[in-house]
Amino acid sequence: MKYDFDLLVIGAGSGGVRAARIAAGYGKKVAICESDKVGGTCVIRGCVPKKLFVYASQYNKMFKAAKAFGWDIQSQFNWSTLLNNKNDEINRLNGIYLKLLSNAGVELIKGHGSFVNAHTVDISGHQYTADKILIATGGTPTIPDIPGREHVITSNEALDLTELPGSITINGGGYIAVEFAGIFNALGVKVNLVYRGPQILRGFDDEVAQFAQQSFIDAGINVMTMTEVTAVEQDVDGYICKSKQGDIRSEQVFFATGRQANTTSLNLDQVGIKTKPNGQIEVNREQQTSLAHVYAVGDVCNADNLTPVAIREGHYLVNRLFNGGDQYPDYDFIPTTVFSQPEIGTCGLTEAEAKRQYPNVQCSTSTFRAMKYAMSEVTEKTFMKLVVNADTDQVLGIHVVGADGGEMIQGFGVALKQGLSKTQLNSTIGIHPTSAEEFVTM
Ligand SMILES: Cc1cc2nc3c(=O)[nH]c(=O)nc-3n(C[C@H](O)[C@H](O)[C@H](O)COP(=O)(O)OP(=O)(O)OC[C@H]3O[C@@H](n4cnc5c(N)ncnc54)[C@H](O)[C@@H]3O)c2cc1C
Ligand SMILES: NC(=O)c1ccc[n+]([C@@H]2O[C@H](COP(=O)([O-])OP(=O)(O)OC[C@H]3O[C@@H](n4cnc5c(N)ncnc54)[C@H](O)[C@@H]3O)[C@@H](O)[C@H]2O)c1
Repeated sequence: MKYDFDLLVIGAGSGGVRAARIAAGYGKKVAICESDKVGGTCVIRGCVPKKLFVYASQYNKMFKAAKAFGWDIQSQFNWSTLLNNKNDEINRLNGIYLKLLSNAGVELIKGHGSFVNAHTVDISGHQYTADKILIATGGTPTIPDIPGREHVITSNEALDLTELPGSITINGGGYIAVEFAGIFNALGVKVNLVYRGPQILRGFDDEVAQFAQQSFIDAGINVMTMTEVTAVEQDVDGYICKSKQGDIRSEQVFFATGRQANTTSLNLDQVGIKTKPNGQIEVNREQQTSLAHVYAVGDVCNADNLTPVAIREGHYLVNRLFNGGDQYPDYDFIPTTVFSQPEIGTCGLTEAEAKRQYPNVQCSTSTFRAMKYAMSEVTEKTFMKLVVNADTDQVLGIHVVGADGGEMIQGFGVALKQGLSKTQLNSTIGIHPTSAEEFVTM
């Protein structure tokens, strides 16, 4: 049977774009469909604009620290300037993505894709057939079904607010909640960070989460744990989040309560593609769905909703399909950074996870004030933690909360992945004066 394409990719985000252009590079006839801007969550409404906002907001602390170094800076922040420059940068990156696709010979079909039958996808009223189909449709923010949910913004809107609010209530305690709490707080917005459990950053090392939470409080964020928002009401000058603990008033309400896979409008039932109870697509090690010639990569199917993971899955998949590749993504020791303020870099096991898996676990910690801030009015501290298997000497986990923690953890991640031992770590000569050198002397 002759199909229109060898590979049709649905969704031009991190995973989809990488898979499409690499497959086209192998001489395959490839199309990609996208209902929004090419680039996906990461480039258009995720990692990139978020990190630009993080950079923007960090200047506040740098200006404070600068005084001790002899600088007298009169600073004024302009939200519109940031927003316009951010949009220009996103448009520039969108242009690069478009060029990457066209240079590789990938046909971009604009529109929303959904299955008609096993080999046919409808894209905005036109039908296209393909030998193999890759679903890379990512995810969307979810808002709990509570009264007043229509008043709530998510990360999508938070990146495009026309005005910086005077106050904001952020509901959630994961990556997005703490990253945006840090951004708004540092930009002078009064931030309530509301979390339903006892401790934000669930799933992170307990000491790391506690240290980070205290650092956020010290930085001025009003962290409210054990607080569940049950409704949101409009008020004269903003909104009221209702909770058993009382009313929380602010000009904006932002929910960062998780994301769900974009699978509902793909017509998957029609073709018999199985999804998990959370809506994600079930895939095997080959990234194959329950239909053998249909594959899925990225947030739509995986547990590690990170850009480099989506890219790796897409790249290795097409290598295996079209270029005789035999590599599979390895999900152990994925380093990750939460771009909160201070930021959290982490790789490997938490102390609790390690203790569940190994009988003898030894942890070392260190808390100090980074030299960068030592002379200044910035009181932020750095916390570092090593989790070691005491029987084998293997470093199982490495965690940092503090300035430049995210940059630090990438290199240590490489070492952990190679089975780094505590002895090897300590035999390495530190780089002085840095914060990172603490890891080789702990
Ligand atoms: C605010 C925020 C900050 C983040 N920060 C980071 C970070 O710092 N570091 C990090 O590693 N990860 C970060 N992430 C996660 C990262 O963005 C995702 O893991 C990554 O984008 C997943 O890539 P993907 O290819 O699976 O999907 P996506 O990038 O989401 O791409 C899916 C694409 O498919 C399109 N689409 C969906 N349905 C259809 C359809 N039916 N037809 C046509 N097109 C469709 C969508 O419009 C989208 O463009 C962040 C996420 C958010 C929300
Ligand atoms: N720096 C990064 O690498 C980065 C940044 C942002 C997002 N991401 C990725 O995107 C994913 C999604 O981020 P996220 O912050 O939306 O999700 P998350 O899963 O990290 O956090 C969701 C938070 O919402 C809370 N929550 C869930 N349902 C709730 C409800 N009904 N009421 C109140 N609270 C509720 C959870 O307890 C949790 O604290 C992350 O898991 C991560 O993989 C990565």
